[in-house]
Amino acid sequence: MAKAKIDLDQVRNDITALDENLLNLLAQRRALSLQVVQSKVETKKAIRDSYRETLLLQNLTEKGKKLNLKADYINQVYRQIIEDSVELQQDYLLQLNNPEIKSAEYKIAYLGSKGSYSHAAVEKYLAGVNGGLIDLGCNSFNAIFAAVEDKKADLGVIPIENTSSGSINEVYDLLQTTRLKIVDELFIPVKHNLLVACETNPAQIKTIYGHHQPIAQCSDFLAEFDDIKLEVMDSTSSALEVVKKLNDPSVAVLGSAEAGKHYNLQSIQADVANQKDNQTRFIIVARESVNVPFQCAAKTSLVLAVGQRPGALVDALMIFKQHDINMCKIESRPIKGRPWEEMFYIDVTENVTTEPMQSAIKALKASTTDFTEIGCYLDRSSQTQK
Ligand SMILES: O=C(O)C(=O)C[C@]1(C(=O)O)C=C[C@@H](O)C=C1
Repeated sequence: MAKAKIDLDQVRNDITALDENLLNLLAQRRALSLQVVQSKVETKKAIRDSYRETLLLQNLTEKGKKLNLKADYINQVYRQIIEDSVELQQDYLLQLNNPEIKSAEYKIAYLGSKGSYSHAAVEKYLAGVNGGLIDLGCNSFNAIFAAVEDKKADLGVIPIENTSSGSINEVYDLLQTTRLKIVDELFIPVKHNLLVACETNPAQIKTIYGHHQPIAQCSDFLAEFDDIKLEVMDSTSSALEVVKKLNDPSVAVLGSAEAGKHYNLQSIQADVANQKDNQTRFIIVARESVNVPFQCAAKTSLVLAVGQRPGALVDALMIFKQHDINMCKIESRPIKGRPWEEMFYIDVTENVTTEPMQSAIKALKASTTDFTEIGCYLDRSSQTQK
């Protein structure tokens, strides 16, 4: 074979060196973001500055074009970099406003164990607060709320809604009666794979294990099997554990590629969820609420009931319109012991401490039969990732 003119090993060494330079530059940019937030503490400026972002992106895409870099590519890369900068600044301010949130060890209650999607959410939360984990894996949502209420855990990490399977009713029902507060939210991209313990192929699979959420999120893929038995487990990690132990070529489990690595399971089919952009929103609950800095984008969650008077719900919702408050989510659930009455869960993109929000809360309390504010926390919806 003729010797290639270009030495591949040499080019790869050059790429490795260049990528390391890029890493150093990214770290330097983060250090500058920390200077920005320190200045914003003094000047009381908002973290997000859309005008500055537009100018930055315009300048970069124009300069990029001259270097033959596609505008789409530059936009995507820099959007990600700016979101990271916003997240870093928000977390800095949140810790400054809430000295009890520190780089400590947290006892965290969550569903399942290592390998579950909830565990991935726990790791993401801890990365933001620079904290360590005292692991309190639970086998039900009820047990997570109880662990935090009974002071066995500092925090609970709970999935609440998913882009394919929708709201998790059980969690909304627990929010109806809890004394806990929502103190944060986070978004986890969920990529389900069909995992197996030994040499096999999809045609041989007769039983698939999984938590009922992944089973719902992969219903289209599962419907393609002619005669399949679905085994519903308490959590993805317990499903993974059983399938590993069975070591049977006719058995598979729905889980992430990372979970597969953790349990030494092989993926025989990747990305099997109905929606390719499958994401789960998690809430973090604690006994005490947090103070969300006014410079950050915030969400407030409310639980209310309006009784059965005609137009009662419309009246309550009009209060948000009158106060120019944006509602980003509404969900209703039956009230236990009050047949045909509904409890409404409402998220608004407003800090609970603002004047319009306080005035709206006063009006809502006067026009509802039940009203609870269940938490004000950083709005992280712009930080969703694919
Ligand atoms: O320049 C600022 O004000 C910043 O906060 C920095 C930065 C960035 O990372 O470039 C981040 C968020 C703002 O929306 C605009 C720009």
